Amino acid sequence: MEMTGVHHAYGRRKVLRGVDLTLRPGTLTGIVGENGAGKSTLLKILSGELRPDRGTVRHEGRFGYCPQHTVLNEALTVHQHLAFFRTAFALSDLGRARELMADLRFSEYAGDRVSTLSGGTRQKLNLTLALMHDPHVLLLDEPYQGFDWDTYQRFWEVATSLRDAGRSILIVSHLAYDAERLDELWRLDGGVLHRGKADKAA
Ligand SMILES: Nc1ncnc2c1ncn2[C@@H]1O[C@H](COP(=O)(O)OP(=O)(O)OP(=O)(O)O)[C@@H](O)[C@H]1O
Repeated sequence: MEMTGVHHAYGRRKVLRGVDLTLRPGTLTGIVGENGAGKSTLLKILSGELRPDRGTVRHEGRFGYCPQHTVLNEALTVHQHLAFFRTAFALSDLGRARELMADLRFSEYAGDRVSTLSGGTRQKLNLTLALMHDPHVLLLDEPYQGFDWDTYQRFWEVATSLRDAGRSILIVSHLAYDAERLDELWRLDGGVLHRGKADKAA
C-alpha cells in the first residue's frame, strides 16, 4: 500500500500537506503525533473512507482496518458480529476468528451482547473483525486503548507474528513508548511525516 503527495484540509484547516508513505510486506510501521495532528485523517484516506483533496493511494491485496472508535452493534452478540463479517468477507469458516479470540482471551464472551461488554473487550472484538480474513495490510488506529497489561502484551505478540508471516502492519498512536518493537517509526507533525528516532532503517 502506498500513498503519494497526499494533501487534505477540512475547510480552511490544512491537516495533511504532502504525505508520502509506503507500507512494505513484513514490516511493522508506527505513526505517532499529537492529538489533532491528522493521524486518523491519514488512516481514513489509506482505508478509502475519506477521499484526499490531492494525491494518490495505491492498494494491493486484502486489507483490514481497525478504526479508533469501535463500529459495533450494541444489540448483537459477539458471535453474531463474527457471523456477519464471515459473510461479508466470504470466509468458509470462523477458524481464524476463533484463534484470535483465544489469543486475546475473550472466547468466553462469544454469546454476550456488545451492550454488556467492557471497553477493552469491545476493542478485542474490533481487532478480531479487522483481522479475521487474514489481511495483507492491517491499518490500526490506537489499537490498544483500553487494554490491560497482559492483553497489551498479547496484542504485540499477535502483531509481531503477523509481521513475521509477511504481513504489513501500520499502528497509529499518540504514544511512542513502544518504538523499539517497530521496524519504522514516523512522526506526523505540521502535516508531513518525519522519521522517528527509533527507526531501524534510518
Ligand atoms: N470531519 C471533520 N471536520 C472538520 N475537522 C475535522 C474533521 N475530522 C478531523 N478534523 C480536524 O482535523 C484535525 C486532525 O484530526 P485527526 O482526527 O485526523 O487527528 P488525530 O491525530 O487522529 O488526533 P487524536 O490523536 O486526537 O485522535 C483536527 O484538528 C480535527 O479537529
